[in-house]
Amino acid sequence: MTKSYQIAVLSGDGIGPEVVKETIKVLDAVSQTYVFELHYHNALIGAVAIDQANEPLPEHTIAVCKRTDAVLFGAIGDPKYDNDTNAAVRPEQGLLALRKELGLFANIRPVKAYNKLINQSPLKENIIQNTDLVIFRELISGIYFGQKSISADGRAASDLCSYSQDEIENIAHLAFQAADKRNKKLTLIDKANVLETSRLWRRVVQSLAAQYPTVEVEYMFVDNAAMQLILNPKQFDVILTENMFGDIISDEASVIGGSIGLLPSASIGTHTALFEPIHGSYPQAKGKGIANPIASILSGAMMLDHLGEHDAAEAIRDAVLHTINEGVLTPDLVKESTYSTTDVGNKIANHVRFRTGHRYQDNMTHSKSTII
Ligand SMILES: NC(=O)c1ccc[n+]([C@@H]2O[C@H](COP(=O)([O-])OP(=O)(O)OC[C@H]3O[C@@H](n4cnc5c(N)ncnc54)[C@H](O)[C@@H]3O)[C@@H](O)[C@H]2O)c1
Ligand SMILES: CC(C)[C@H](C(=O)O)[C@@H](O)C(=O)O
Ligand SMILES: [Mg+2]
Repeated sequence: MTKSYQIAVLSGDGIGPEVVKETIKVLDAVSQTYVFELHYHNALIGAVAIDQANEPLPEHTIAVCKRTDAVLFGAIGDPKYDNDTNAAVRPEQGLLALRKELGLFANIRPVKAYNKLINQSPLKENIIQNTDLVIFRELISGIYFGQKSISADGRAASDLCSYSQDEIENIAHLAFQAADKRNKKLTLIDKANVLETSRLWRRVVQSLAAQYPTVEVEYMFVDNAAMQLILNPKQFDVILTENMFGDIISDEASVIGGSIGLLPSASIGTHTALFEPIHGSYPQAKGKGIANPIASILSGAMMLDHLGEHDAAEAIRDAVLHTINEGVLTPDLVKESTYSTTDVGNKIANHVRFRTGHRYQDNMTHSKSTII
């Protein structure tokens, strides 16, 4: 019997629907080649959900996500909320509530430098060449989810940052396991010289390290890490960090690859998993056909890995590499490019469809593909 998977599709706002459309095109192409079925179930989230259902995360959306095998997510966010600091309800609340509701505690963000794009990065070639790292970002705790308050006169505000040992252990185990399978180095990024929560992270990681004797553990303060990431990114293999530091350093790390439009992510939970590009809704690009769909398409590949369709996932990554090497790229990577979001999606889908069974060989020396 043909295997079939139910996929919740939450396209969201801005360029979300445009990049998700190309991802589904590529997923459909690969599912035909590798003979499995994907059934898509659309649901609302973000600003479109506020517009159509008066809330950023309708109950129906949660229900769809809980009864499907995986969630494909585009992006949320709209300038009309970004610039209204008094908005009672915001699109981002939808994404945060969904992550919490689905228990998506580990957000995995692989970063690598493609040889063909080495000159698209503002960083020097010898610094970034062969960079291959992965960020494990804690996703459902820390300052994002702590108690918030604002004083009656509106002149003071606070966001509580708190972590429990269990929350840290859950993601730390995943990060240690990934490091063990990769280059056997784990860097905990924290601010243990100042923050009590960071000192808890360090204690927990120190206590787990004995269970992973093959993994070298390094500790780095986040301010130094922000600098080291662009001074010498090759020193990193697996980065483990808390929610907000992970958010910030992953956007910074995207500069290594040449565009944030290349970086996928997987959010892993106890019952389900969600796959989304690390970028946002890029509202300035909405409807213009200039958004890079590769981050979303590679998130689709991570989704197939999660579903156990590893050959199909690898076929997508090969097709992306092929497309990059041919220079079929959106303007974020090639300034004068006339290739649109759809052109890039079509090219990747065609490569997948006509793939002969031979892995495409890049002329670069990096040792691993994007997955953990
Ligand atoms: N996971 C998410 O849904 C998510 C993530 C980040 C930001 N947001 C939201 O998105 C909105 C815009 O936020 P922002 O401008 O800070 O971040 P953004 O990631 O949307 O865009 C920042 C810049 O990155 C580039 N960029 C982003 N995606 C790209 C793509 N696919 N192709 C080419 N270039 C791309 C553009 O130069 C853009 O100006 C806000 O409302 C924010 O809250 C949502
Ligand atoms: C939109 C926002 C809530 C989100 C985050 O901070 O987690 C985004 O920046 C991301 O990286 O997914
Ligand atoms: Mg972010």
